Amino acid sequence: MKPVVDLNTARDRLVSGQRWVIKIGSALLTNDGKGLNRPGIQAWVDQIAELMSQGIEVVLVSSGSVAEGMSRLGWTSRPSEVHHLQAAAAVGQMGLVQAYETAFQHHNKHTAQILLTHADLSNRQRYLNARSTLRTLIEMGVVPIVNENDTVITDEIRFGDNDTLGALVANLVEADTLVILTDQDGLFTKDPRHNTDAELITEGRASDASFAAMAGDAGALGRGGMITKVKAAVVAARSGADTVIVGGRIENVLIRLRAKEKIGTLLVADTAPEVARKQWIAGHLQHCGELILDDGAVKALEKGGNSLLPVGVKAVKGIFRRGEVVACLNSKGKIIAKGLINFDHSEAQKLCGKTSAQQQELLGYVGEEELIHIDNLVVL
Ligand SMILES: Nc1ncnc2c1ncn2[C@@H]1O[C@H](COP(=O)(O)OP(=O)(O)O)[C@@H](O)[C@H]1O
Ligand SMILES: N[C@@H](CCC(=O)OP(=O)(O)O)C(=O)O
Repeated sequence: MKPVVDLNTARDRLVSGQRWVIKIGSALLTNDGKGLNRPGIQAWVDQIAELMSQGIEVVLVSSGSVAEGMSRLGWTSRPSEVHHLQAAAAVGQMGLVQAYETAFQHHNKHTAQILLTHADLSNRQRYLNARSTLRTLIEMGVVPIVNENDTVITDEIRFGDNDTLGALVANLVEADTLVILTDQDGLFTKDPRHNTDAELITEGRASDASFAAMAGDAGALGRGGMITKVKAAVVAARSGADTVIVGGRIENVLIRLRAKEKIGTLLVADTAPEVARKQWIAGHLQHCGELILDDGAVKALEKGGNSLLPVGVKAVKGIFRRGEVVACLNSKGKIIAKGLINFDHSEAQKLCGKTSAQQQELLGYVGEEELIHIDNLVVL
């Protein structure tokens, strides 16, 4: 198959992308275990504010809670017991969000704390809830600051490193770009901490398996090392996001990336974002329910660019939960589209044929206006 992206022009995509997830790792955020790197935080926040003024929407994924907690509690070495790590994370998360809130206040921007676990992203309903909260915050110009919810996780289900979490958030919000800021200038052919002849990779494809062999473990402060960053690029590419692994200490790093300067390692996604999402939805061959549409709704979907509103649905069949895949049928019984539904079957039945204005009265609350949002809809 012919790659969709020419590596020579791949950096152009950093200029056109409108939504970035930026992950800042422990290796950068922590001052050798002496608490948070506040001047560093202010410098990245200044750049993020500049990007936002250029119209880029930003979601931040930030590590640093354990290190800040240790510093606040006066602990000099990282504990190994999970409950101590969880306690440190709970204390430190306060400082972490305070640091971002203060830094963003200089730009009159609000921040929001989002703590996620593996279960939140693997369960479709919680996935959709997290997604709609993040989207709403983005629309409001608030900067979400995401970290793992360390308090409630056990070893088996923890992300552990925030690279994986960053990639899943990039999938969740359908970002164009995942930027991973770390303490090295990018991905090198070998770990530069131990090999003076290591060379920086400037561009590659996320799908190129040879990169995993070059990537090694973490330094003293980080958790995942380079291997989790290379794997994160593969996960981000599933929804079409490119990944840049780059040194957070490079002056004006984010602004220079946006200006296509050849810094860091760009790992491009080989699948276009829309195609990736549609593959994902279309891949759910088993649908849990069916919506019979009226002719107007069929036309609106076939024309493209439209979400499915309850008013265009004549009947709802099957048992399904919010976030599951349902099929949309025309009056002859032919499946014309599939999508992830925003309501469960009993709610969908109540809403069927009704206008959005009637939601409060029918359900007792106001949810999404659409039964299936255009982003979650594939017309077949
Ligand atoms: N091939 C490689 N290229 C660059 N860095 C590498 C490589 N292999 C291992 N590393 C190590 O990965 C570390 C960054 O990962 P990590 O410590 O987890 O940081 P972070 O907290 O930013 O996620 C670097 O300090 C580096 O020593
Ligand atoms: N969630 C934890 C740690 C995650 C972590 O250190 O990850 P990473 O920055 O990818 O090495 C914290 O905030 O301290």
